[in-house]
This record gives sequence, C-alpha cells and structure tokens, in this order.
Amino acid sequence: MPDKPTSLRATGSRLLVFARAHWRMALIQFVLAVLGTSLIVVFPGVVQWFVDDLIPRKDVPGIWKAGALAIAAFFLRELLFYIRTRVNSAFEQRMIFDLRGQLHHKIARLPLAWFDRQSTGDILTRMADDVPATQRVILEGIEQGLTAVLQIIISAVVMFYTNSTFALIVMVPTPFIAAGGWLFARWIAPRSREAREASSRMNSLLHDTITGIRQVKSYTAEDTKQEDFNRASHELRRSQQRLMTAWAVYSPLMGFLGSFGLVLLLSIGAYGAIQGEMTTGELFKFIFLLGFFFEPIARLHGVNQTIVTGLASAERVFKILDQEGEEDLERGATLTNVRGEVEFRDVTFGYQPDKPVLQGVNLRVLPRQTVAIVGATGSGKSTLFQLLTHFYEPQSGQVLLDGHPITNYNRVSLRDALAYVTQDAFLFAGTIRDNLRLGDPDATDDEMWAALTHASAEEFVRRHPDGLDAQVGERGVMLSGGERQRIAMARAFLKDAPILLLDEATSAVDNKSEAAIQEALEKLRADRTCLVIAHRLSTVVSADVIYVMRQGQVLAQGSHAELVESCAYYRELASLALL
Ligand SMILES: Nc1ncnc2c1ncn2[C@@H]1O[C@H](COP(=O)(O)OP(=O)(O)OP(=O)(O)O)[C@@H](O)[C@H]1O
Repeated sequence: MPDKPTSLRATGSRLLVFARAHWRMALIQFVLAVLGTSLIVVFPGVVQWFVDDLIPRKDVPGIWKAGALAIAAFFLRELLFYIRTRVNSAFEQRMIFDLRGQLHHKIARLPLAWFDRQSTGDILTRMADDVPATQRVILEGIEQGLTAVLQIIISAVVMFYTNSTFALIVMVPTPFIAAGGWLFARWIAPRSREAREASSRMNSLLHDTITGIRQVKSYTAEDTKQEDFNRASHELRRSQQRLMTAWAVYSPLMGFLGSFGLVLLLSIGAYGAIQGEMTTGELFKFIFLLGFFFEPIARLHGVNQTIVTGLASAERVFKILDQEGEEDLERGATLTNVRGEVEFRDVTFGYQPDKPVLQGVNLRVLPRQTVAIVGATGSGKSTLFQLLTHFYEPQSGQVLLDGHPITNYNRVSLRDALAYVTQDAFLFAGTIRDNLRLGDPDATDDEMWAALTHASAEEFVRRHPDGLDAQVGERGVMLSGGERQRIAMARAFLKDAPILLLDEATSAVDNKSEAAIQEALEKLRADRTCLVIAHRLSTVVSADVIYVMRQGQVLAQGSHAELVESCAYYRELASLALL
C-alpha cells in the first residue's frame, strides 16, 4: 500500500531526535570536524608565503620551515579524519542499531489487522533496504554534509578576510548552485519515494514466489511469475533511471557553475594582479581557497541526492514506527488461577467492519470441557480463536474468560493461558529443540522428550540422527504435515496452558498418523479446557459438546448423537466425514 508522503523536513527532524540519544558522540564528531576542516587554510597560506615571500627573498631555509608546516597540517588533518571516521562509524552503527531494534520491536507488536494489509516483501524491504538507506542520511548528512558546509564557511571567511571584493565576485555562481540544489531535492523527492515503493513491490513478488515455490512448480507457473516479476522489475528500473537522469543533468550543471567561478577568479584575479590590486601570491592563495570552496559544493550535490533518497526511506521506516501497536501488552489485570471457562456472548465481528464474519455468536465452554466446532470452510471457526486470543476485537458483544471480558486482562497473561495449535502447525526455521523452546524456554531435554512422547512424536524424532537438534527447514518443510502437527502439539504440551485451542489440519494424514495425533489430543485435553476446530469425525465424537457453525452463526449445539438426531446440516457434514 503506498504511503502518504510527509515533509522531508519533518522526517529529517525526527532523525535528529534519534541522533540526540547519542549527543556526546555527535559533539565529539562536530569538534573533530571543525578542527580538521580549519586546517585547510594552512596550505593556501603556505602557498602565498612561498610566492610572495620565500621565492622573492630566495629564502632556502624558509622553504623547509614552510614545507614542514604544510606537512604537519596535512598530517594532523588526516589524523583527525581517521579519528572522526572511527567515531562516526560507531555513532552511526549505534543509531542504526537503535532504529533497527525499534522497528523490530514495533513490527512484533503490531496488531494482526496491520499484517493483513501489508505484504511480507514490503516489510522486509523496509528492514533490509530502508534502514540502511536511513543510515546513509546520517552518515552522509553528518560526516560528509557537515564537513562540506564547514569547509565552505571556512574558505569563504578566509577569502573575505584576504580580499572581500574578489571574494564577492567569485561567489557569484553560489546562489545559482544553492537554488539548483534546492530544486533538485524537490524534484527527486517524490521520485525517490516511487523508487522505494517499486522496490517494495518487486520484493513482495519475489517473496511470494519463494514462499509458494511448490505451487509455482506444480502449476508450472514459472513463466507467469517471471512476467509478473519482470513487470515490477521494469517499474523499478524506470524509476531508478528517472532518478539517474535527474542526477545526470544536475551534477554537470552544478559542476559547470563551479568551474565558471574558477575561471572568473582567474581572469579577474589576473587583471587585479596586473593592476596591482592583489599580489601573485594572493591570487594563488585565492585559487586554492576557491578550490576548497567549490570542492565541497560538488560533494554536497551527491550528499543532497543520498539525503533526499534516504529521507524517503526514513519516512517509510517512521510510517511503521507510527502505527498504533499492541504496546500495551502488559496493560490490564494479570490473569491468575485460570479455571478455563470461555464464553462468547453475542459476538459480532468482521475483519472489515462492514463485512461481518461472525454474527451474534453465543458459545460457552465449561472448565475442562472439550468443545468441538464444526462447519463448512469459511464459516468463521478460526475467527473465534482469533478473538479469544485478543488478536482482534469484536465490533459488538464480548468474549469472556472465567466470567470476565478478556479485554480486562493484559495480553501477555491472557496469551500465556492459551496454547494455540494452528491449522498449519507453523514451525520456525531451526531445530526441533528451538521450536519446542517456544512452549517453554526453560524446558530440559527430558521434559522435551516427555512432551514429544505425549504428542506421539518421540519415535520419528529419535529416528532422526540429530534427534532434538534436527533441522526442520523454513516453516518446517523438512517434516511431513503429520509430523509438524505433532511437534506443534508437543510445543503445546510444554506450554502446559490451562486452555488449548486446536485448529485441526484439514489435510489428510495417513491412518497411523491420524491415530497418533488423536492419541496426542486425548492426552492434551485431559485436565484442561479444550476448543477444537474439528475436521475429523473421531475428534468430534469424543467431544463433550459440538457447536455447528454456518455462515458466521451458531446453527446448533449438542452431542454427536443429539445433533445427528436434530440437525440436518450436521448430518450432512458428518456424512461427508466430516468436512
Ligand atoms: N485476516 C483476514 N482478513 C480478512 N478476511 C478474513 C481474514 N481471515 C479470514 N477472513 C475471512 O473470514 C471468513 C471466515 O474465516 P475463518 O478462517 O474463520 O473460517 P473457517 O471456518 O475457520 O474456515 P476453514 O475451515 O477453512 O479454516 C472467511 O470468509 C475468510 O475469507
């Protein structure tokens, strides 16, 4: 989704606020820059000394003195530059560390509704490309920009001090250069945004293709995906080219204006020297000073481009930081001694408020009961879990836990009381051990093996030469669907939460795996409240109560026998064993 542009100045000021956290380093940086840059005046002075004094007087020992002075000034300047670069990189890396950390902190706390609208590729682009580009604003802005400005000021001051009339004349092109820089920044700012967004779109496509690579291959959609990618890539190429075209016009034009100033100086200076208004040494000094004056201006053009494009990136980073997140994870009462009574009271909810997915849902689960929820696909079953976990809030009605609205409880303690096994049984890239640790970060190996045994997963993990250290691959692709489910259940065992939410996988598993999963579920549900979105008849039959959902509403409830008797829709679902 394209972001609304904010002003570059506002974004720049926010970046400065970031820099303020490390103001000591910024101050050291500034002092070193002033000292180092001031040393540039030594060499033009030495040149004038040579031309006007030492050469006419044929002062050979003086040559040594002047040469040593110039060398010392150069050496000191480069030494200060070395220190400044070290300080600057530490300063910059700390700032960027803060920014990256804040961005990750924010992303992990953003509500699910935000992720529904955002593509993963776009989020990754912001982290991987926009944060470093933001870093360049700081690096170039402070390191290059500051020293360039200082050098301009210092050489201008010395020029005025040496000969104010000449200084004024040779600076004629400066206002044009400044105006050019300002226009350029205004012109490329929207184009930089465009380029960032084009890059995001391209990365989103790439991410989708990689995530869905099995689908791409099985539908032999490689060429279609290539075309989509090429289109996005072409858009990026075009916007990058537009930026470079602007740069190609701007940079030489400004360079020409600078050179114009130099030729102006040489001509007028030569005239002045002929008229006796300035010495030859002064003219030499001026030429060097003017070189020092225009050289950073050329540098500033490059800095200008980096800053403007970097600010477009910074804007995209701040857009995420400004989102309203679940910062209040800890706010609200802490849930303790959970009995496990769950109630949905007249709940109406839609992911988009005008499109309700649940309508007036009433559902009650007593402590330690197992409730199965059945219904056709899309009837809103998983959505019930999304509300119970407080990922979303209903538009009307209430979700209660132990008789109190879940909104009273802080999200951390609420979610700690729930073990949620999702339908896709998502596993993180890493080892089985890493994945189990999510359930209990302090679990010992023995506890992990016990959980795996409960989840009927011990056998296949033991068979693996690496055991608990076996890699599961991205999203657990190196395991079968049934194995993933059982690892996810073992993780839920380790969490040992009083309420289990299980979204049964729809994909068929073989009879042996199904029996193993069923056995795991039987053990998991003992001693806790259990809500199961059931797709297998065996799960439903053993539940205490079954709720039948249809188009976002509860159609009927009861035991299997009761529903077979009273609900034609349930009979239909059951005859399809189960959905
Ligand atoms: N994040 C979302 N944003 C917008 N709409 C959504 C979102 N998640 C689900 N929906 C919509 O809400 C409706 C109910 O979805 P839900 O996942 O609750 O169904 P379900 O009964 O669990 O289906 P299944 O058995 O296929 O998992 C569907 O029409 C779906 O398109």
